[in-house]
Amino acid sequence: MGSYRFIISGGGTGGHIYPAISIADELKRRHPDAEFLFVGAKDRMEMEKVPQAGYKIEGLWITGIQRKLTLKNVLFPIKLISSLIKASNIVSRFKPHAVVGTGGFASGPLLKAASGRNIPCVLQEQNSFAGITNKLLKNKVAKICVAYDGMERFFPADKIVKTGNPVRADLISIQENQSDALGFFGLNTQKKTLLVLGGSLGSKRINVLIADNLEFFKSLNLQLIWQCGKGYIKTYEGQNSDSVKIHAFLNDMAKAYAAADMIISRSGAGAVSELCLVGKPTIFIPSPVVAEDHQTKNAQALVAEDAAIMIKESDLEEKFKEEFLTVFESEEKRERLSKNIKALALPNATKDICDEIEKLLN
Ligand SMILES: CC(=O)N[C@H]1[C@@H](OP(=O)(O)OP(=O)(O)OC[C@H]2O[C@@H](n3ccc(=O)[nH]c3=O)[C@H](O)[C@@H]2O)O[C@H](CO)[C@@H](O)[C@@H]1O
Repeated sequence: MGSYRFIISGGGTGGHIYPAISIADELKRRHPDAEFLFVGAKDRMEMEKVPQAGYKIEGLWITGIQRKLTLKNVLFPIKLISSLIKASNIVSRFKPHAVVGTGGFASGPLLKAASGRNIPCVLQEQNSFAGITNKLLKNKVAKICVAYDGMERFFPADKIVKTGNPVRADLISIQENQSDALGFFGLNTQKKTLLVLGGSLGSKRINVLIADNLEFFKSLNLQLIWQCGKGYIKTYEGQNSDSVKIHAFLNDMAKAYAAADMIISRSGAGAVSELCLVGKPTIFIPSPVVAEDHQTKNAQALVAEDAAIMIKESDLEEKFKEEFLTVFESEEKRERLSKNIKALALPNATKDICDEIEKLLN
């Protein structure tokens, strides 16, 4: 049999990119001769992260539509037409056997072009609230792999398969030991370590919270790995010290998770899926500005199982220290949270998604 060709399209934020890379890695493991092409949006994170993972990527000139009348909006129809033409050329040239869309604007034109040529397409929706691009594509694709129950609200029921979200292979069973990981970050192996994650782009509010509480953490003899986001590194890099390690972006998440004793994180779908596998005591601070408040729903699903703590941004001022201490000071609580969050992990997601893709090849 000749080798397969796959196009994987998605991006904008890490939340759409990493699932795409995990799926490609598993397809490659199954079909070592297969060819892969990624299609993302020009100027977005995928243009850097996908080549780092060893795959080719082409960028479309596309952005989302804004609610206000802005220059970006005036350009939107032009960008859309240009992207549709480029997507169509890419599909004609590469002739994929199957196409996978993981959400984000670039996957819109690409999957539209592919489905128009009767190439089988699969969508992967990470969140409990479907993204706009995936909703627009729902009738054009063969299968939609989801991570939450109740997705019939958005998609045709007969196309839905509940698989969970892909997690990169090195995060499914982390091999790193804690002392080595602490050494990697230049931290003290005798101290407890707090890992702070602001989501792939970083979080302004979490950064302010951490900066305001550096003395508090110091008083607890805690050291920090603090991922602040590319846009915030200039503001915070001056705070780097022996016990506070600030990073714009963590390229080696396995080491970061291995180093941590406790974690504070946004509750993007990818972060949540990974943290279930990691199984450490976690405090979620959901972003309140995402569609339908879906990060709060992602976190609530875990809180309901006594598997994590959630503090809303609006409560941080009043409750942060107290809530933090209830976890930090109780070994029994930390153990319970770890055990319960681990029980929610779906480690076979990537395999199950690839099984669905393979069914369409035959
Ligand atoms: C602000 C925003 O729109 N957030 C959305 C975005 O989140 P965001 O892009 O933050 O994505 P997720 O939380 O889903 O995943 C983040 C991914 O980036 C990785 N990572 C993160 C930080 C770092 O330093 N290094 C690193 O590798 C994580 O390991 C994870 O794989 O997509 C998610 C999935 O559609 C949504 O649920 C979020 O609401």
